[in-house]
Amino acid sequence: MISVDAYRGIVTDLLGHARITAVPLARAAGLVLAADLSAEVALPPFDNSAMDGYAVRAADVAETPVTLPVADDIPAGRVDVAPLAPGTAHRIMTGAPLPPGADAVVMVEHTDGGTTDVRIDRAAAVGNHVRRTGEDVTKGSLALHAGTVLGHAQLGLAAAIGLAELPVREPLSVLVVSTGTELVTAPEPLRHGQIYESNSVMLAAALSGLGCRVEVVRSVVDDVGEFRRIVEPKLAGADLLITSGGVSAGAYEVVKDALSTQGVEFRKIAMQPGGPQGCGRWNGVPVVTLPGNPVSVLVSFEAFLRPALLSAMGHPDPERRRVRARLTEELSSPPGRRQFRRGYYTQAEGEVTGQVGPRGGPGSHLLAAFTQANCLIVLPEEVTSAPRGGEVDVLLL
Ligand SMILES: Nc1nc2c(c(=O)[nH]1)N[C@H]1C(S)=C(S)[C@@H](COP(=O)(O)OP(=O)(O)OC[C@H]3O[C@@H](n4cnc5c(N)ncnc54)[C@H](O)[C@@H]3O)O[C@H]1N2
Ligand code: MOO
Repeated sequence: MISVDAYRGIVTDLLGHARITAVPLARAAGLVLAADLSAEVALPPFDNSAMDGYAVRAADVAETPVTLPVADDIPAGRVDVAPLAPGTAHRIMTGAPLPPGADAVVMVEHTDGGTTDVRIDRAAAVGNHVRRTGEDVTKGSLALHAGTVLGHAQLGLAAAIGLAELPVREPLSVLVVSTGTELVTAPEPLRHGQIYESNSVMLAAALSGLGCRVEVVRSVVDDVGEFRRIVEPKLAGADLLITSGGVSAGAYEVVKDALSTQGVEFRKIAMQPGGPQGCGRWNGVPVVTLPGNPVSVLVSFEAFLRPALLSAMGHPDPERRRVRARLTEELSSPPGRRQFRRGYYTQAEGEVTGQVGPRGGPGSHLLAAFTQANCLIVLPEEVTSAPRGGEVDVLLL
């Protein structure tokens, strides 16, 4: 048996780093920037008005009211702005370039709004309603650094500094395959002995949520020839194959039988659920084989797949937030295994340490209980009993 942490390291190394590629801004949301970006233009790129009003010299409006001739009209977008002569005003709109010589803007509400002459009713200090060049970003400075997750604000900034595409870590393409002769998919009717397939649906949703591209094979029967015939041709376009089922100790372990001769190593991890696991390469493509129980799939995803995938796609912090919480009831755990129990965490206002209670028992078939959980309770390898009121680690989902 190897530890969860050691296995997580093995899976992380197996996935390596996703390729770097350039994508248009419209396809970059949620991806991770792969290089530092410096600003080729300053923001704002030129001194401009923050208000609709009049560009003036502050000295000309020190005594009010004062009437000045309106020598020019500057809408936003004008590129041929003439200098402001002393003793005159230019009508100016928000975002329009400040004419050379002007050092302040008086908002239209503080004037009579004239177009040939304007009466200014309030004095304006130097810099009044002026947005200076480079106030937000200076030209040549670092605008976004490598490892930044590209959310809407980051993409907006990239657009504002004139970029059309960005270097990103490519989303991984993952092939998900569920195995088991007992599996059927709706609307097929269930016969006694059959179950509806759910693992591939969960994995596909979880992987899409991380930004992966996903292809799914909903069910492959427990036949090695059939498994190879269906799955092997699909490997070519995949960065990772994830299977579920067929890895434990039974007589019909299709994944283990098909892949243990192909470079995939099967072993037990010191965790519950999710003990039986396999990983390696098949035709050069990374493979992670999960046990079939639905909760084992989800816990495996949290324990090592999610962090490994996020690291591969360049995320700076692939960890779930971990907090301490007081148990609302006693829990037991097998010796020598890290147990992940489904839990519900709450923290009352003003409370330093929150509370957590289990949802469902330890059984890896209890999928409904998972849907009521918002965290995983982590009971370390050396713990066999955690008392009510005792503190435990909790991973917030
Ligand atoms: N003699 C032993 N038996 C088992 C051991 C063991 O160590 N010795 N380990 C147990 C543990 S722990 C687990 S977990 C399972 C893992 O077994 P497999 O990976 O071979 O999974 P299956 O037997 O194919 O399936 C287990 C369970 O999950 C259901 N299943 C499978 N795929 C799906 C799916 N896509 N959607 C919904 N449900 C699925 C399947 O019907 C089984 O009930 O082995 C234990 N046995
Ligand atoms: O490891 Mo199994 O996943 O405990 O049920």
